[in-house]
Amino acid sequence: DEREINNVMLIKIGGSSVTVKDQKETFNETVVKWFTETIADVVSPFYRMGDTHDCALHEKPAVVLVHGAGSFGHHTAKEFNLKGYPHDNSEFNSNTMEGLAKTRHSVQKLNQRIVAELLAVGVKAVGISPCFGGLRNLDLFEEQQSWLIDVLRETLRSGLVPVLHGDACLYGSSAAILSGDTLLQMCSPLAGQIVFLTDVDGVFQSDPKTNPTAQFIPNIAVDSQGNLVLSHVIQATESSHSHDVTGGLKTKLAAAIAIAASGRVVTIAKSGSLSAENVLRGEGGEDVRCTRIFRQD
Ligand SMILES: Nc1ncnc2c1ncn2[C@@H]1O[C@H](COP(=O)(O)OP(=O)(O)OP(=O)(O)O)[C@@H](O)[C@H]1O
Ligand SMILES: C=C(C)CCOP(=O)(O)O
Repeated sequence: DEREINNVMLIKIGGSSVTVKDQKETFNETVVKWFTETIADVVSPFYRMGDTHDCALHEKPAVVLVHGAGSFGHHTAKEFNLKGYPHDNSEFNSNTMEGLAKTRHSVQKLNQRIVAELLAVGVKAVGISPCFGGLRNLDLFEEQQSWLIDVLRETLRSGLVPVLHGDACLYGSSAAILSGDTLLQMCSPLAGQIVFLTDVDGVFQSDPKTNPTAQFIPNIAVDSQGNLVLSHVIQATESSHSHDVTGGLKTKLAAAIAIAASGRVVTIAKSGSLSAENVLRGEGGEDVRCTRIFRQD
């Protein structure tokens, strides 16, 4: 296909960054602005309003964006006892689908806002909810991965930036929460570069919020099976945020390692930082503070 898009950067911004996590449905205005302006700066002009060039003429990448839920979604998911995929197929009761509908409504408010801000800075963004927008049921995860990727490819070929989010999904005859981190893993075959933006600099030996002297880990090498090449001691707690139903750094690290094992380099950096801007611009260098997870055969 002559419209094939080759240079794709897949970026997830955490709900801990774009929202105030312990205040229900509260945006972090500063980070939302930083994120959308940075994306406008790094993305290929093919995705900006008014550009008529072919994407292939630009050196800058196409981007696929994913955001977490933060205080939009997790509070409601917890209220209705929806659990994170794939650990637990939540117990079905008469309120489960009400929980799915209300959690979806909450996270879509955040999605709407991020899309609105991207449009305001000239990026042709479209919101896509993964469940029912490619994925039918998490039980069919493997087969449906290619459908979702097809939807994203078609969006990119058309000059549109897809903005997906962690979501409340059907799971068998019940419902579960698909983390944005797991969703990123699902979309990763599309991309050459994968970036997680979160509220800490990267991976530490233990949670830097509870242990301020925790040592930073800039490089994590994995083999093709996803085993760590060096035996780093990493204590990744489930989540430092009490409302989070999908597991904090643990889920993110598992997704990052699985992606790296497939041969792609994954970077974790802090939202709002100069280091994150350099990572998104593809500018490396010694002074960039981030964690890179990569395969070493
Ligand atoms: N070993 C560790 N290294 C770094 N952070 C850790 C570690 N263990 C736990 N954490 C916690 O993980 C958090 C990041 O995970 P979290 O899931 O909250 O972020 P997010 O992906 O940005 O947000 P969301 O899940 O809402 O989308 C950090 O705020 C940090 O407190
Ligand atoms: C709670 C919902 C709707 C999605 C969770 O996604 P995450 O914040 O990336 O873990």
